[in-house]
Amino acid sequence: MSDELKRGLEGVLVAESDLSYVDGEVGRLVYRGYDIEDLARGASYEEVVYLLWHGSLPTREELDAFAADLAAERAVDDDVLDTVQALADAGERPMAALRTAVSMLSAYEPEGDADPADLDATLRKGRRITAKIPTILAAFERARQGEDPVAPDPDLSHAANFLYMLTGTEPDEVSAETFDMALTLHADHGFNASTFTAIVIGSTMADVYSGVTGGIGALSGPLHGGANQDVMEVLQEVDASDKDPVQWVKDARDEGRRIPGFGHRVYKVKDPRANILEEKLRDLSESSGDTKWLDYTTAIEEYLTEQGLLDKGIAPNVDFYSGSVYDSLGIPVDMYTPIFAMSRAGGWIAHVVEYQEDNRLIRPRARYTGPKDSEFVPVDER
Ligand SMILES: CC(=O)SCCNC(=O)CCNC(=O)[C@H](O)C(C)(C)COP(=O)(O)OP(=O)(O)OC[C@H]1O[C@@H](n2cnc3c(N)ncnc32)[C@H](O)[C@@H]1OP(=O)(O)O
Ligand SMILES: O=C([O-])CC(=O)C(=O)O
Repeated sequence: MSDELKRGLEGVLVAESDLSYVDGEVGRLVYRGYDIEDLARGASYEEVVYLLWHGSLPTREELDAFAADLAAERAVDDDVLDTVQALADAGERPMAALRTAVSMLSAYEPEGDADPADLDATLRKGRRITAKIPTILAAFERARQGEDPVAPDPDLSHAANFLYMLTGTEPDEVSAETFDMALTLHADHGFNASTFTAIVIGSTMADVYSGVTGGIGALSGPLHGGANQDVMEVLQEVDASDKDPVQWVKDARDEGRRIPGFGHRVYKVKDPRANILEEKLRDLSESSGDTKWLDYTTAIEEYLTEQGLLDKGIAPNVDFYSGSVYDSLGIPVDMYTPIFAMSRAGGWIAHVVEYQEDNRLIRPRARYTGPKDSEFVPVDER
């Protein structure tokens, strides 16, 4: 038994996985052998989830059947929608509302009694969860606006249907494709904190609802998925101030603030997903003529590069550019992290099932640093 302490489990190998490969030195991301650039440009979210869950890219027939099965599970029980409304009325934050609603979904799971070791049943539950998250999120956002939920449209893709349920209007092709690409980019990323959370929960053979609920909780934090919201709040803060973006960043760094959307435990160069999203933002900004967020993000990145942050391995991560893309789709800022969860659910489920195929309870240890021989004194004598 080694006594070497690895804070934050940095660099510790805890499992083998065929799902995604992150090369932090060169900035490369691969899902089951396929480069993220190829998948982002060529594959739909449904195709990518099929790849993650079933091990190979689907044929056209397999994809159509898979997408139809997923679409058929989108409806959410009225009780869950009532809870979503109650959470919106109480002013709950979207990630917390999603965490609560996903946990509640298990009460309406037709295979709720399935043996957790039945991994086919787990994948079917995972399909229901993945299909229903967009419905919950769109209903929550509409409830906050005083609007009734929009029923899912099974003829629309996972991405297009979410935008449709959010706004009540079918999205144009560019918006649907852009959103689909964002979902593909966020679907999986090795043993990141939220995936590891889901796996730890899965390793107890708890059911997959618990794993996904835990994953949502872990993703919500500002050091992880929550950073995409923080990035947009920074851009808005810059916009509302009388400073230019570079001055704002200088002041923020003088105050010892971290710049959200920069830095990564694994990537020591720019995240390949950030490159793809930046390119998408450039296209969208050029076609709309509104380049404000692009100008701000580019100025911040250039300034931090000049300051040598990239040389220290602190580069833009996926969260740096995603918010500006979502803003162009008219998505509210506090829905950015829930959208990340909507996509990452596919990855969490894939990892839980893969891990459970050869399960071993995850139970590390801590070096005990407290006292060992304290004398107990009854409460009234203390
Ligand atoms: C989808 C995702 O989860 S991607 C990550 C999203 N999170 C963010 O964007 C939040 C901002 N970034 C961060 O807080 C960090 O970079 C993390 C948490 C993502 C990774 O951090 P770690 O691997 O634990 O690195 P750590 O916190 O030790 O930082 C290493 C050094 O880089 C610096 N650093 C890291 N990130 C940043 C940042 N965003 N801005 C300024 N400095 C930073 C730290 O201050 C530290 O410097 P020091 O050694 O001089 O003290
Ligand atoms: O891998 C990580 O630590 C964080 C990340 O980029 C992700 O989960 O997409």
